[in-house]
Amino acid sequence: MSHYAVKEIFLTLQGEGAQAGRPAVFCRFTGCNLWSGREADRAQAICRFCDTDFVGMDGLGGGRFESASSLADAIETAWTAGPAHRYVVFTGGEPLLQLDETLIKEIHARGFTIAVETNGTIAPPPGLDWICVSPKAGAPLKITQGSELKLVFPQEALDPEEFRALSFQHFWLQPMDNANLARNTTEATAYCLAHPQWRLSLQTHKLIGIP
Ligand SMILES: C[S@@+](CC[C@H](N)C(=O)[O-])C[C@H]1O[C@@H](n2cnc3c(N)ncnc32)[C@H](O)[C@@H]1O
Ligand SMILES: Nc1nc2[nH]cc(C(=O)O)c2c(=O)[nH]1
Ligand code: SF4
Ligand SMILES: [Mg+2]
Repeated sequence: MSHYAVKEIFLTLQGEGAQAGRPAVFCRFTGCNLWSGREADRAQAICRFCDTDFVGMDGLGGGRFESASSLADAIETAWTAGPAHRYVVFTGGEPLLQLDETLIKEIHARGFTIAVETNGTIAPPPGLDWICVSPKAGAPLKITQGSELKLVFPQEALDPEEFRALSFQHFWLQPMDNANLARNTTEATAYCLAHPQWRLSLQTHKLIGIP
């Protein structure tokens, strides 16, 4: 990349999936290939339920980074503890629009384990340590193996059984956070009980009020 456009960089606990509770620096890139991020476009977007503001570079620690080493330095600075257990989660927006092997090497050189949250429509660069794929109805899935598959549930016209034979270590249903969150949680719970390959992923950071 000639540069990286970052919405925000912050230290928190991973809230979702198999790494929930783990301290992590989150690096949120701007931009997504499934929605412009503008509310006026949401109803026509491929992905319509997004809970995230990924437009612009105006968030905490955000900005335009002119090199992989400068972005890696900012991520290292956000990690306030020592050299052990360093963990970064690249998200967005869609991080695989920007995350490349040069940046991965710079981050590894600083002792981080690297995770990514992706919609699975773009092939990943080599070197990632943890890949969480969250498929979206109507978006062709390119990544069919990885660490965890985390399906936001329910999605109209998307049956979890479509994904059950893919090569992931963990299969999660994450209740869609919208006006129907309580009902979506009840439905996801019932689905897991009837199809025990699937486990329930709650957005625990929202439950405890951290970013
Ligand atoms: C904001 S997305 C960014 C990463 C990537 N674009 C993706 O979709 O995986 C981060 C995670 O939040 C999930 N997510 C987004 N909106 C949600 C919602 N309304 N309720 C529950 N999970 C949501 C996504 O499916 C994804 O697993
Ligand atoms: N705490 C926390 N955990 C998360 N896991 C995935 C997130 C995301 O937006 O990608 C997220 C997030 O925004 N905050
Ligand atoms: S693919 Fe991810 S970032 Fe893009 S709109 Fe959907 S949930 Fe949001
Ligand atoms: Mg989030």
